[in-house]
Amino acid sequence: MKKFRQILNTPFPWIIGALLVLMVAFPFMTASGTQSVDTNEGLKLLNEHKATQAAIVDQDHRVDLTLKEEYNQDGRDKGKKISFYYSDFRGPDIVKAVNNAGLSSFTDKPPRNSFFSTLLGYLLPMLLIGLFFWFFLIRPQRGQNSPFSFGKSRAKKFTAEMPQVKFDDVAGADEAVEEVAEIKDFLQNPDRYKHFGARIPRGVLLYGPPGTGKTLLARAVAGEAGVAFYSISGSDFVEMFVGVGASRVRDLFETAKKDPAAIIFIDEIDAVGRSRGVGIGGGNDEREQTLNQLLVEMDGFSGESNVILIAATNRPDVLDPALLRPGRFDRQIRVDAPSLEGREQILKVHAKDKPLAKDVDLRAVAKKTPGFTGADLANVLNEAALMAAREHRPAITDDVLDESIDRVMAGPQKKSTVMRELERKITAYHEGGHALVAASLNNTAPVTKITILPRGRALGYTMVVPDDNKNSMTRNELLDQLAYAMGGRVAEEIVFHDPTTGASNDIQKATQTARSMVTQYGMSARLGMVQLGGEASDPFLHQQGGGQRDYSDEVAAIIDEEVRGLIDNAHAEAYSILMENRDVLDELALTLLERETLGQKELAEIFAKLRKHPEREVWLTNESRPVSSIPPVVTPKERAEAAAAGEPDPDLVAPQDQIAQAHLPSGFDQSDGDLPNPTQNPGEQPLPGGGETGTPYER
Ligand SMILES: Nc1ncnc2c1ncn2[C@@H]1O[C@H](COP(=O)(O)OP(=O)(O)OP(=O)(O)O)[C@@H](O)[C@H]1O
Ligand SMILES: [Zn+2]
Repeated sequence: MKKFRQILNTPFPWIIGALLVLMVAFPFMTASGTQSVDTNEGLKLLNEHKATQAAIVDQDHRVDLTLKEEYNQDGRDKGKKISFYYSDFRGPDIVKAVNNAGLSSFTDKPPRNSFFSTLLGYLLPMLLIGLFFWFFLIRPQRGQNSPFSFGKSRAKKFTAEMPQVKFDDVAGADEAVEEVAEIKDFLQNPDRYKHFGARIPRGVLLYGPPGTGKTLLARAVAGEAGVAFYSISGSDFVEMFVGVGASRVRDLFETAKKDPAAIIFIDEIDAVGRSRGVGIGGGNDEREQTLNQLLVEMDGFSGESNVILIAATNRPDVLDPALLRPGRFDRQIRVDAPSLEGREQILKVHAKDKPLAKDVDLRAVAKKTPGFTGADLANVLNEAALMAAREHRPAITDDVLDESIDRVMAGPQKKSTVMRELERKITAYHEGGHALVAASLNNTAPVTKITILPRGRALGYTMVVPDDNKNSMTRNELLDQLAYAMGGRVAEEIVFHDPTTGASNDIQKATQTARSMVTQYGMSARLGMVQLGGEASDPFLHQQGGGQRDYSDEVAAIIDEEVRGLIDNAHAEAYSILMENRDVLDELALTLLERETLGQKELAEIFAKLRKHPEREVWLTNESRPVSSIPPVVTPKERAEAAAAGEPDPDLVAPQDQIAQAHLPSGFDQSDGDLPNPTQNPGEQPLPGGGETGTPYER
């Protein structure tokens, strides 16, 4: 069967071509070798008895004549066989003329080739249409390679690469490296694993945010193991024509299996691996077929082939469960944005061949870049190298690095944007408002940087860098975030009495945070600990608050009210902080206008006079249930730390007596109560909002 296909494969385009030529030429070939003349001319020849034979081809309305002599018309020799056509109404005339000619042989039967040519005339177009469908739709669907190479066109790209990347090149992802190191081992020593009867994993799924080095990791496995590396993106499989993706999958695996050992890397596997039967408009046949083919190939890995599939995605949640079953992508490795340590190591890797000034401290750079991925950090160093080269500096210095961090974060500086003095002033107050509110609140990391230099789309920004090892957030921290998001706009209102459009980004982030608090984190007393709106499974359906709506109109109205309530309270908090600290705000704005960028140290000086905002009231999901008044246990580590700091033993400190008040009505603007709140662990979900994740509140 396979041979047969292969034979069919190559000559088919030629056959189609030949058939096409035939069809075009067909009308001219019907009476082969005959020349046609005018009807009147033909009748004249008949009447003058110049023909020896005549045949009426009735269905073609044609008369074929054989003449006694060569027929010469206008000096052009037309030969002995000629034909002429007649229109319907002249039919009787023609029959009469032929009869009267008294010819030796007279026939009104179709000539010899007529049956054949008629058949051809009807069949040819149908045949062509049939072939067309076969080639474009049916054949690829059955998974063969189309002669037009739709399935194969990228096959040329399936060339193995032998990456030179090593595990050392992947920094700050030690856990992930450890896990993939195992794969390298059984690619190199498959026999040892087979000896123990171990089932070698077929697929490894790397998941995590973009730019965290998933591709790099996969290449490093191939590089370390010294095996062939095939790389393709999931979106390459999804094509217009149904079945092309599936055939491409088959091709890829066939190619890879020819190697003694190979790694197939599929980036963005979610493009094909999305759950079947979901998505807009039901399903997507092409994608599902591709996915099915992928599953078939994975199941079909024989014990002999040493092909391992590594796939990467940012959205493991949308993958079809069938992909994650044992024997398929049963290894799942998380590749996260790097920690402080990790960032330092990544910076070191990328600084290796770049001349750094002696006083550059990469750890300090790592501290300034929370939330940056490996790709961002590589970019920072590259920008710095470009800038140093452009400015003919001997080495990359700290200020160059600072500039390139800002550049990667918010885009290049816009030296050309000339701001009017009033606009600069408004920006200074706006950013000052953010920073001041953040500094006055109790659950927010210190403001590390504030600038009014326009950059990218932002006119300025305020940077709050959180503690690095922070994986969850408390309600109070989220409320702080909301309040200082409002700080910019509130400052504009208080000082200029006329707000600008500059707060749109703040409003967007704050609304998202507030909505998540209400619908995802169970932080609304009215709605309780209920997830509303589910998690989005399809980015196209993903509007604010997540996927499909699974609640009533009444609940929707309450959500809106609660979100609005949170924002209004945040606005009120920012308002009272700024009104109370107007003198500090003015000083901050003035300094900012003068120096344009302020760091943590300069800010601390200005904020020395700041009046802190009181702590918020204790809040509980259900106020009728009083909390326990017993504080959490003191850990040995805490005890040791207290002792080292010369503080009294934590156990001896009187338990907070505010606990008894914990079930008082909630409210944000009331003070008192410094209890740690019952922390809702937002779990795996990415935390919303800007400041705390390192993205600046910009104007
Ligand atoms: N852990 C790391 N160590 C060193 N360099 C890194 C690291 N992570 C990322 N990089 C740098 O970032 C570049 C891009 O990373 P890579 O393409 O591997 O990310 P990715 O996670 O596959 O992203 P995507 O999900 O967008 O495909 C790498 O080529 C490398 O220069
Ligand atoms: Zn702002």
